[in-house]
Amino acid sequence: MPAQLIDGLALSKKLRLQIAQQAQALSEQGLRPGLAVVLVGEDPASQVYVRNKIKACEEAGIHSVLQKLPAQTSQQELLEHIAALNADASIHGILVQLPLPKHLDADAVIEAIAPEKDVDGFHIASAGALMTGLPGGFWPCTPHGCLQMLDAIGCELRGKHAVVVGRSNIVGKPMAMMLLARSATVTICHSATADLGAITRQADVLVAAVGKEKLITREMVKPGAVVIDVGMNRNAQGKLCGDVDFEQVQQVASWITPVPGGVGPMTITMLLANTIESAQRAAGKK
Ligand SMILES: NC(=O)C1=CN([C@@H]2O[C@H](COP(=O)(O)OP(=O)(O)OC[C@H]3O[C@@H](n4cnc5c(N)ncnc54)[C@H](OP(=O)(O)O)[C@@H]3O)[C@@H](O)[C@H]2O)C=CC1
Ligand SMILES: Nc1nc(=O)c2c([nH]1)NC[C@@H]1CN(c3ccc(C(=O)N[C@@H](CCC(=O)O)C(=O)O)cc3)C=[N+]21
Ligand SMILES: [Mg+2]
Repeated sequence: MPAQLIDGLALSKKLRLQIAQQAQALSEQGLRPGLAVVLVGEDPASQVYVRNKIKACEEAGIHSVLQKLPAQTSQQELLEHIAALNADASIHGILVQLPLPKHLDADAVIEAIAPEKDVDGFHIASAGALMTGLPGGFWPCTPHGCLQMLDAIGCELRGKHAVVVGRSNIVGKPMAMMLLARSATVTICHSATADLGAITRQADVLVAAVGKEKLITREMVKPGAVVIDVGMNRNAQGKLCGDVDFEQVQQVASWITPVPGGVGPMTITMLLANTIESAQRAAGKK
């Protein structure tokens, strides 16, 4: 029996309706939630992603501001823009689209964002809150979206073996922390992992967040596993595809996310949710 699809578009649609209601309730109190998206340079993929984020805000009734800065923007100029957004009471979330041009220090830019507006969840204050389980901060949108999908299918995580392939600060590492917080037994794999397949084959829940087309093949997946594909790659035909060989792996998995239509839309949904959360905190509601 082929795997069932975890439909990130359908789940997003449902969640964004709730988010739109929360945005409206806040707006009626004169506290319209606001997101600022900062895009430096002309990277075509980034332009598409940013446009999708702005469109999602509009549809949810969230105020959005797009700041497009030239590729030659200096570190200091960018930091000045961040400082202005930090001080702007109409803005509850600040997202600096990554990657930044090479001459800019992305880590320093992220740390310059006011932690209470860090709706991407990339600031060390957010990372620390996630790691300790202490309140405050925001959970990074991509792994949080993955967790929401696992919850939506009723996947019990306690005592299960979850394997995360990839250890970036924005996806793999926070994903592992979220699964650990749910009492899964977590293994993190990366480029130096010896015999990746031997480890992924033990996974009840497998999350692939690498950026390599068809890295995860059928032999690497335990029959009945739940497979979450975070990868966003362009194949030789220019088609969007994940890290999982979907055609093969859907024959052994119990559940699988498609690309497109899986983790991507959920990432944007969690960005909207974090922006609402930030506005609610600012309103002193929480
Ligand atoms: N759907 C969405 O919303 C999003 C999708 N993405 C996509 O997810 C993927 C991962 O993104 P991101 O975390 O930023 O990527 P990074 O490039 O920052 O991290 C990739 C990770 O994969 C590991 N890796 C590389 N090669 C292998 C290998 N052969 N076997 C095992 N591990 C390997 C790296 O290991 P090491 O640390 O040792 O180098 C690294 O930890 C990309 O395709 C990206 O486009 C990202 C963000 C959001
Ligand atoms: N500060 C910052 N925050 C991010 O969250 C961030 C970032 N920088 N840089 C780039 C990555 C990537 N990312 C995606 C979000 C949604 C889709 C998405 O909606 N994908 C659609 C398809 C889109 C298409 O067709 O191209 C889907 O999977 O169905 C993809 C990728 C967020 N990122
Ligand atoms: Mg990266």
